Amino acid sequence: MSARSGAMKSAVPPAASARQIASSASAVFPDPVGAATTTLPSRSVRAGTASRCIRLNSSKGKASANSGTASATSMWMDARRSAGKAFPSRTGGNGAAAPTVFSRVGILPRGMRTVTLGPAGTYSHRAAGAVASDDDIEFRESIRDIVDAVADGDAARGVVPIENSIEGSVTETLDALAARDVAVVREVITPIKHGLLSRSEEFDTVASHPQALAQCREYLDEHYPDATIEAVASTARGVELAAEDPAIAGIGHPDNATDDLQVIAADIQDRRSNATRFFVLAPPAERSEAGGKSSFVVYPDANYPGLLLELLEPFADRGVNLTRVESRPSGEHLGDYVFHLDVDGGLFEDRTQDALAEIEALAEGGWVRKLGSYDVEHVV
Ligand SMILES: O=C(O)C(=O)C[C@]1(C(=O)O)C=C[C@@H](O)C=C1
Repeated sequence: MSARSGAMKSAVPPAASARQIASSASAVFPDPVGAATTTLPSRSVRAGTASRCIRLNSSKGKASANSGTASATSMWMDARRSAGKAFPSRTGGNGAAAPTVFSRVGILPRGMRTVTLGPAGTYSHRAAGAVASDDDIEFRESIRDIVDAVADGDAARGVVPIENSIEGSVTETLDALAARDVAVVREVITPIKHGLLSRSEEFDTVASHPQALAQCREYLDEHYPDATIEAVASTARGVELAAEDPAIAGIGHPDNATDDLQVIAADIQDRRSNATRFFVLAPPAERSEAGGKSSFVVYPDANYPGLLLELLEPFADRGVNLTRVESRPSGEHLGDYVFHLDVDGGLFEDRTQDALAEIEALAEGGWVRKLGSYDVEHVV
């Protein structure tokens, strides 16, 4: 069985043009979590991606104490202030003289539905614990279902894996972000430490998500070369199968262990520093220009020597660091690609906007989707 179902079959144009997105982006405000208010300092703060660290309470996946800054948000406020622009607020006032903002990070107010990959106990579930109370988290069986739920307004937030330090991009997420119009409002990075869970040491099958199986490939080849490898929709689904059948072992977070389902081996990922980035998705109206990083999906609908170079140069020319470049087949025909770009720069910055304008001109026969600007949190 393949857990990577629902892959995009064609280059789907975005629901709104890049220009429409640009105008709506300037009218919205960062993630309205309302969990805490922060009075911004009047001084400028250092450039760079805002980063904070949250500790989760074991298997419940709840976020607890946190620290850190909102430097990129503050920079956005400073940029608006110096450009003479108002500060949009949820209360409807222009707020120009009162730079008090709702924190972009933290737990959403109760009752706002967050969807992520289930069943309970996945790494996505743990990452979603940094975003929502456990009671407000609902599970979907595929990444495409999560992106659809957010795009269709059925959920306030979606939490999806985007990239792993060992296995690379989560292609189902890339394809869903090219197919549906959603905003990225936060990035959550969490360490991935896999356990091998089984009711018995005599299992003959290892079941898990393809990403998890790939992250433990060397371990499995060395210790269980004869085991049947079964790809399932999530790590927690593999653990469920292991709980039902002693002939199966699951690879997943060790917090899924019970009295009957033991951790036979811990830390079995092929690199100690295994980590996965998750995107927190919101409806397109919540797309923000505030944040230290930005993501774009570009479909140039063109193919000539040097095209990719031309798409990257506008960022290099302005000193905007590219943190990820990924090409995915458009599905239209062989050799036709959709490009996914992450940059260390916020859309509130002129250099990012200017580079983007050049890219939009290069892709005028296709489309450019601005996923938005966001800050990074490390959850352990
Ligand atoms: O199956 C899970 O537990 C997931 O949350 C999915 C997923 C992924 O797709 O990368 C998330 C983190 C780990 O890298 C392994 C699997």
